[in-house]
Amino acid sequence: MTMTGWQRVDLDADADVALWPQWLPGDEAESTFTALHAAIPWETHRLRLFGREVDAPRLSCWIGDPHTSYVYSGTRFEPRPWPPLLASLRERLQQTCDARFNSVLANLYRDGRDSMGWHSDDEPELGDQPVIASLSLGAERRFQLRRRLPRTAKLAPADTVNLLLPPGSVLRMAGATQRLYRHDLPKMRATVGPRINLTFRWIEPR
Ligand SMILES: O=C(O)CCC(=O)C(=O)O
Ligand SMILES: [Fe+2]
Repeated sequence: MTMTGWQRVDLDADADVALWPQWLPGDEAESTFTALHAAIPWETHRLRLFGREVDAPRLSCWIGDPHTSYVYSGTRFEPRPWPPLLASLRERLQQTCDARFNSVLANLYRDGRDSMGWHSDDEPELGDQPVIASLSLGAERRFQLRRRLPRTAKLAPADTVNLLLPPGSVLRMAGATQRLYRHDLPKMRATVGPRINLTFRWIEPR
């Protein structure tokens, strides 16, 4: 048996979430952060919120193979080409996660005021039971998963799970995770440095 570092996150039976806390050793996580911070052409994406257009509270970049355009918050993003370092991380993550990836959403959270709101990665082009590999670099941030319940239902404290995502960690979400749960990356009041997160995905090519 091959040794792995996966730790299963205790959720509803049909959800499938596992964390590999030190997938990259500390020095490699650091050098990868520095290299990708410089190599990725970071942009401010615009979001549609209650009929208004606002700047997303983070910098982003959609990267992928040709024909992996991605519709997000009413805007279609055409993929940027893979920086070589990111292409080699994709190869390694495909092995680690036993899945194929043709695209990645890169996010840069500049400080604790940057965040990502509650959502599921359930766009139709991701398919029914997507495997998503989320690599974190830079500052450690808190990530939350919460069950999707009907609006009228009351959330119990046990319906929310908090995970700390350290630099070099990989979070793998699969199975019915996106159908059953939402996730977010909340703002932090404490002073916190920049963080890069990379969510590798498979998009059905158009
Ligand atoms: O920054 C994170 O850890 C989460 C990012 C995320 O949920 C996404 O890109 O869809
Ligand atoms: Fe997400």
